[in-house]
Amino acid sequence: MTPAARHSAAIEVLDRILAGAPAEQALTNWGRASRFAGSGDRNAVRDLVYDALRCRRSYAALGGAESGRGLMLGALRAAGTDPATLFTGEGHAPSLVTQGEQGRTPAAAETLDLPDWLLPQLTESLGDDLTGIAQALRQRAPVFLRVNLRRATATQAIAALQAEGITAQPHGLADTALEVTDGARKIQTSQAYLSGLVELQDAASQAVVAALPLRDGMRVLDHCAGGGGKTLAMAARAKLSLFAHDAFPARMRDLPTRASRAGVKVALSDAPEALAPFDLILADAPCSGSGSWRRDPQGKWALTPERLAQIGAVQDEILDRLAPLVAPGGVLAYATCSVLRAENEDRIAAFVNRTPGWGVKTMQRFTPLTGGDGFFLALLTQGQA
Ligand SMILES: C[S@@+](CC[C@H](N)C(=O)[O-])C[C@H]1O[C@@H](n2cnc3c(N)ncnc32)[C@H](O)[C@@H]1O
Repeated sequence: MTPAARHSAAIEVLDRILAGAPAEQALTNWGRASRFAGSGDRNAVRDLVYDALRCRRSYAALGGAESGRGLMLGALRAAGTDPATLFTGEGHAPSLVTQGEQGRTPAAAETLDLPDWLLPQLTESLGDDLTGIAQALRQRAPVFLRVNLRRATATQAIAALQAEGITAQPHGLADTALEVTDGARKIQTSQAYLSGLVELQDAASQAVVAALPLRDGMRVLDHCAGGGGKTLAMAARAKLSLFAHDAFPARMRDLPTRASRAGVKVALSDAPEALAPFDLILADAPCSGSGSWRRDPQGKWALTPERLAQIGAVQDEILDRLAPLVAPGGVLAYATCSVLRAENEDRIAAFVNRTPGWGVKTMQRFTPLTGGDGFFLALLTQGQA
């Protein structure tokens, strides 16, 4: 496909997304209907689509419309490329740019590419870092790997990856974190990945797990395990009796396979109450995902005040359910990949206020300014208040 034809394809996919389709589904459907597109074309269309979703407001202003075509025009103008070079109307290229598509310079608030309603909350949560974090959320996320310390050291993993044409270097957020600087698309077919030497995992996610007080012999529950990214990271750091739960168990479908690839044991549980008490419970709670909107830019535009309030209520319920399951002297670790106080410090303050005997041991924030996604971690214990 020519660059112009790739832009036509991105316009088609973006129009479906703007009409309500999930981004991944729209891309998959386009791929199925476009057998002529090779893997390079698919990757290029995906990048165009995700870049446009991250910068939807500013590109819509620059492109003159919040449509697939407007976003692609805006993307080209933002990159300093005259759209007329690709919008030629020839072959599979988009049709010629019209007078009504000249666009305008985005207003200051639009250049942040955040929803207006959320700006006061984000300003309150992030202070002077707001602009830097907003700009980071407009960029593609770096690709990070976690070295499985059970299988290799960071140096060994870097050498194994290099032998397969993947260049990676240590990242300061965690002792297990590698940032991939070249060959990222080869990771999932590499032997290093398939043999469990490395896993794909954001660096701040790894830092969250590194901050948990895990010791050999502990009985540990990962209560919101999802695909099990943090479950496996915990298993690699200590010899644990490890249990994984999720309100939507289908999300843990791949966890047994991933665990066996990593050489660790995890028991899936429908009813964690029956297995209590635990020395440590991790609640990597459902959240707005505001710290990882560069990976899921659709989430940035889908969030509403009502949805944020509902998420807060679920976060409260999870903390209340888990506190009685922690053994005396144990730790309840609450994490989100959000940068909003409403999902982090405010939830913890409310929990401590309504739950006698519980207090905060530590609270930590990670923002995209240190390279990884935005994360929050609070370690809660009894007898700290
Ligand atoms: C942030 S994701 C977890 C990501 C995962 N820990 C990882 O590192 O890959 C939150 C998870 O919480 C689950 N969840 C939502 N509501 C829940 C609830 N009330 N109790 C337990 N899990 C819940 C979701 O299904 C989702 O998989």
